[in-house]
Amino acid sequence: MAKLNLHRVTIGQLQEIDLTISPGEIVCLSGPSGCGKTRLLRAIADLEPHSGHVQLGKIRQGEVPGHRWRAAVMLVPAESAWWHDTVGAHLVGNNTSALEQLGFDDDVCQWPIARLSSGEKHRLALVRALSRRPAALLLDEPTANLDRENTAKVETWLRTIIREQQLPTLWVAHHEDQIQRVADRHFVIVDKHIEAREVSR
Ligand SMILES: Nc1ncnc2c1ncn2[C@@H]1O[C@H](COP(=O)(O)OP(=O)(O)OP(=O)(O)O)[C@@H](O)[C@H]1O
Repeated sequence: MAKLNLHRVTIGQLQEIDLTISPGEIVCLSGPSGCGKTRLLRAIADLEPHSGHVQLGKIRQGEVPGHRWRAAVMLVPAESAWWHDTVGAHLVGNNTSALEQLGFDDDVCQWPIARLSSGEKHRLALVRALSRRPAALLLDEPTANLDRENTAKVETWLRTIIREQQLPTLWVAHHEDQIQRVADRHFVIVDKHIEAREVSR
């Protein structure tokens, strides 16, 4: 169980972002299109050059190889990439419960990637990410392509796992109603900075 800590992170138009996310805490981030939400997640995942420090517990980004950092600080991007032929080849361990909770039968593991709808890809990308047992989560609009019923399933499933596994989570979201359902804290990007907003819990 570790905190995710951002200290003076500067990327693109965003300047000196400070933020600490506790184990098991969901921090939602919103702001207008193009304001830099995705780039901030990518900086935290060490996928884009930036200045400032990011730390997970006692480990600083840059002290470990990028692939090890990203295995711990797991980014689930808005558009997922798939490199094996079948769903099952992307998953680690037994995912029966996760698949069931997100509305899939076990036979989804045999499905070819080519048949997946965008909403199925979205949900399965989340299962894949969590199957790798990360220590922190960066979610870029995880329910963007989903209908209301599947959005509710994903929100419930994610919140349970984030609490159980005590994952510090930064969740980019556009919809205020979702933010009020899932966020422990909410920040909006305003100009070059983040500003705290109230949440109902
Ligand atoms: N590698 C890059 N170099 C320079 N500018 C970039 C780079 N990647 C993205 N941008 C620009 O940075 C800005 C922020 O992009 P970003 O994808 O972070 O926006 P966003 O807030 O996630 O938007 P949306 O809500 O539409 O997904 C955009 O104007 C984008 O064109």
